[in-house]
Amino acid sequence: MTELIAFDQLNYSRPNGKSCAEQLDFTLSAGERIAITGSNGCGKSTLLQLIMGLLPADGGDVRLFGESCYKANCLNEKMFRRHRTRIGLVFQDPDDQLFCPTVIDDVSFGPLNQGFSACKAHQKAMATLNLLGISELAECVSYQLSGGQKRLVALATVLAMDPEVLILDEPSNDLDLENQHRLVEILQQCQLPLILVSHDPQLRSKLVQQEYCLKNGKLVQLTPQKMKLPDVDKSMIRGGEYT
Ligand SMILES: Nc1ncnc2c1ncn2[C@@H]1O[C@H](COP(=O)(O)OP(=O)(O)OP(=O)(O)O)[C@@H](O)[C@H]1O
Repeated sequence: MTELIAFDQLNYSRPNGKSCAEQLDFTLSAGERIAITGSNGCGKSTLLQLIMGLLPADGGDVRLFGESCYKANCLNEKMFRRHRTRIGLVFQDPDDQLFCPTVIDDVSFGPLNQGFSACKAHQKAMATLNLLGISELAECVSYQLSGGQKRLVALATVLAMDPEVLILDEPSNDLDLENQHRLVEILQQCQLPLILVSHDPQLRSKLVQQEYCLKNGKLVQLTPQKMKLPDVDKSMIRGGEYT
């Protein structure tokens, strides 16, 4: 199977001494949807930042789409930059993702950066806001949104770029039931390879085939075999219980 994201003997410790990766090997291949769990502060978000080259590893390698992103133990920014736009990372804190004056500016930013015209970028942004059921927020000031609204807009900024892989850090935090349903439905339908960091077992069971626990810098596989994903449920948005 085609390798999308891989850690090869990765090492990383935070300045406070917390080891988040210790000789860590891991591969996400095409078609795979996995979850990472683990106790607060064990380093899950840190691993996601290492995937994107937002933090320099202490040792080892990160490979994206089969290409090594470290050269002689140094982070190769050029290589990360080549592949970053192919991976959609939604941060745990939406305030890390939203930096433009309005929602439409934030969601158009990625497509504009990818080289789309202003008109096409606006179209893609509006289509994504529609998909998420939040088109009415388009002209709102991003920093004045509620926590749940910010989280949906942060997801929109990533989906608008048509990523090849999704990495989501606690995507259901702050969402009401209707929006949790919508999130699940959209993520089931898009069928992109996925790394999901979530403390919510129900969300994980609906979206991933395999679960890992990060402990002492190692990813321990919790599910011996790939789990069958539930069939895509198109009836669950708008009302109803999140079961
Ligand atoms: N910007 C930072 N600078 C220094 N240390 C940090 C920073 N962000 C996180 N840490 C430290 O890194 C360690 C791992 O944090 P991280 O956010 O990756 O954990 P997590 O597993 O995602 O936790 P949670 O489940 O609470 O979201 C913690 O000890 C944390 O204090």
